[in-house]
Amino acid sequence: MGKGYKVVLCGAASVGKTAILEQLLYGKHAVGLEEGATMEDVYLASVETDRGVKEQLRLYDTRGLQEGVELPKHYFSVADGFVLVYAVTSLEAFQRVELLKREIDVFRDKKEVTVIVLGNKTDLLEQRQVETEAAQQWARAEKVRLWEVTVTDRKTLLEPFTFLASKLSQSQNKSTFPLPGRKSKGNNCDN
Ligand SMILES: Nc1nc2c(ncn2[C@@H]2O[C@H](COP(=O)(O)OP(=O)(O)OP(=O)(O)O)[C@@H](O)[C@H]2O)c(=O)[nH]1
Repeated sequence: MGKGYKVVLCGAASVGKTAILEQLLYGKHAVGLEEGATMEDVYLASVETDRGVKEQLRLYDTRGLQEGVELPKHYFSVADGFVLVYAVTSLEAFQRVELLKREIDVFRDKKEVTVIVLGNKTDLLEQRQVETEAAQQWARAEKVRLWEVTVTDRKTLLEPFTFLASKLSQSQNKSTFPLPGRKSKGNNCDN
């Protein structure tokens, strides 16, 4: 049984956070239409892990972050995971993701959180400002997984969310207690 992991989607305004969720969950987002700015919406999703188990995710779609606007601090204490979203068409949006990652490291307060990064709008080839390799290099240094995606191709969204659900269920099931029958300290002869 899933436990309802809390996942916060955040990033700059108009990078496609709502579109990603609508396409992922309902397969129905038509790109390019004027949408109202999000304040906060919560989506409930049942996402299959790589072991075929379904996990419940509570996906918090947050307000787009503009110059001088920060992610409200309460998200850092409630979240089990984060999806940091930028559009490959905006260097500024990528820089916002770098900043958010630094904030997560500071404010997660030793809690284990899973972070994934999505570079959206890869269909807008002519408008690309963030190079794939530079973004991947940053992600490797930060030890987070990064996928380039486009809402126009729903398939690109599936792997990141499967990974996220799998990672969340693994990290939360990790026991900090010694397994029964094992000696807890100074014994390297367990296996
Ligand atoms: N071409 C293209 N357009 C996209 C893509 N994803 C989203 N869009 C469009 O970009 C615009 C903004 O998308 P939203 O989903 O509203 O972005 P958001 O990040 O939720 O915006 P805020 O609520 O303001 O933070 C909409 O017109 C979407 O249709 C994509 O992959 N490709």
